[in-house]
Amino acid sequence: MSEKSNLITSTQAIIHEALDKLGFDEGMYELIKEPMRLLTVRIPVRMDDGSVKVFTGYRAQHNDAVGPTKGGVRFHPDVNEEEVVALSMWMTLKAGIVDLPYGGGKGGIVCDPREMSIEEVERLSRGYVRAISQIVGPTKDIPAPDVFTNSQIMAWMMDEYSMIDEFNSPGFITGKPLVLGGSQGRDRATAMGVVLCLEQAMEKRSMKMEDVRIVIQGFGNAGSFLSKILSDKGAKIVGISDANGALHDPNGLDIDYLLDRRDSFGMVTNLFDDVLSNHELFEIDCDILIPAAIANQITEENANDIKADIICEAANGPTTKEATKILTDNGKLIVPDVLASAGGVTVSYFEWVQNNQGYYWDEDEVNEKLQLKLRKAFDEIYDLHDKRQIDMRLAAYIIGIKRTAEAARYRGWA
Ligand SMILES: NC(=O)C1=CN([C@@H]2O[C@H](COP(=O)(O)OP(=O)(O)OC[C@H]3O[C@@H](n4cnc5c(N)ncnc54)[C@H](O)[C@@H]3O)[C@@H](O)[C@H]2O)C=CC1
Ligand SMILES: O=C(O)CCC(=O)C(=O)O
Repeated sequence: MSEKSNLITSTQAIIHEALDKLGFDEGMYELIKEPMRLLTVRIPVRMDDGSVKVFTGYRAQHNDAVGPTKGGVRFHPDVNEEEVVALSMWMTLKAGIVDLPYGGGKGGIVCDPREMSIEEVERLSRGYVRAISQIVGPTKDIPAPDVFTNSQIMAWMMDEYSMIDEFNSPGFITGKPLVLGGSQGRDRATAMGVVLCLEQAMEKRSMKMEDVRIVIQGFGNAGSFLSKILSDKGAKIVGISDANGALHDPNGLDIDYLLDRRDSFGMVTNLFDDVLSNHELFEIDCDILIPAAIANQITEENANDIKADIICEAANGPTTKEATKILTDNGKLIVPDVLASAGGVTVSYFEWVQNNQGYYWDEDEVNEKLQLKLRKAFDEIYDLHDKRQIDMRLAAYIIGIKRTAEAARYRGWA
């Protein structure tokens, strides 16, 4: 079995267990174990040198029993069908956990935008929207940013969809620039959600922000805002990384200095000589570890090397099922991805609501609503984990899948 398809089988196993504990039968599992719709597209793009390159893209719609599907679009060389499918399932769980009227969706294109010009990325973004336009839309499936996509790409995609739809459709996509109907606070929402969950987890472990040493993998949207917010709150960020490698300073890194120098792909380590590997990053002595990059980073090979007491997952799928067991057995508190990283989709939902009503909120209102949702979700999941003596991930899956299963049962689908 490949490492990638492992993402699906592990997710299915936990969903199965969660449905079982909720009292649903095999028929419900049969319905939920795979996406209801999966589209593969081939996107021809005219490159700057005049040649045409054909890119492969995907859009998976896991389940729309509760409402339209929702989830980001990833531009990365490692994108593949299995990963997009797993990511769409996790989006269903996130929406259930923070109580949003959505099912899960996710998309991706196999490409490396770091090696493309801005014009090529724009043509690719527009081509992707044309290719998936029949199955997406403000009441069907609403995309958003993810790895190596940003508000500019959302703007091009919104513009392309609006041309196809023949009217301005801000509610087609979220994570847009503010002038095009983006929401205040969406840029930092994923990081804010992680911080809200982390603060609650730290309370459970009697930790204080000014005493903790934190390691963060990834210095992109999630990782950079996280480093800034947490260092401003008094934590010492002793390690960060990007796709090239990692930086370590036991006395705390100068986050403002690094933020000034990072590029739009979250790369900064290439400016330094003394660089560790991403593997070594996980061995750094610290109190809190925040994976905020890609999947399958904490495995049975390195789980025992982790010193941190709390692992708060900003990335999607950073820890394998086997590693979750090792960490839990070692007494670590894992705040699972489907909870910790749900701040982004929560503010995306707020953006969509604002687009639908044509009335916009200030940042305090957005943050207040985000805080209410995340704090409630953390408490519910932690209490279930505590009461039933199950790990935090299973507790999160039980709460996350319940809504979709109930909606599917009412609809008579299972
Ligand atoms: N942007 C969002 O709103 C949300 C993002 N997430 C998740 O957070 C994680 C990070 O996403 P973003 O910060 O948005 O992406 P980004 O593209 O802004 O940053 C990605 C970071 O990961 C690093 N990276 C890329 N490939 C890597 C590799 N092979 N090894 C180590 N580092 C690598 C990049 O250098 C960069 O620092 C992803 O797992 C994403 O799915 C989750 C919820 C919402
Ligand atoms: O903002 C959104 O709608 C989706 C964010 C996303 O893709 C994720 O949470 O993984």
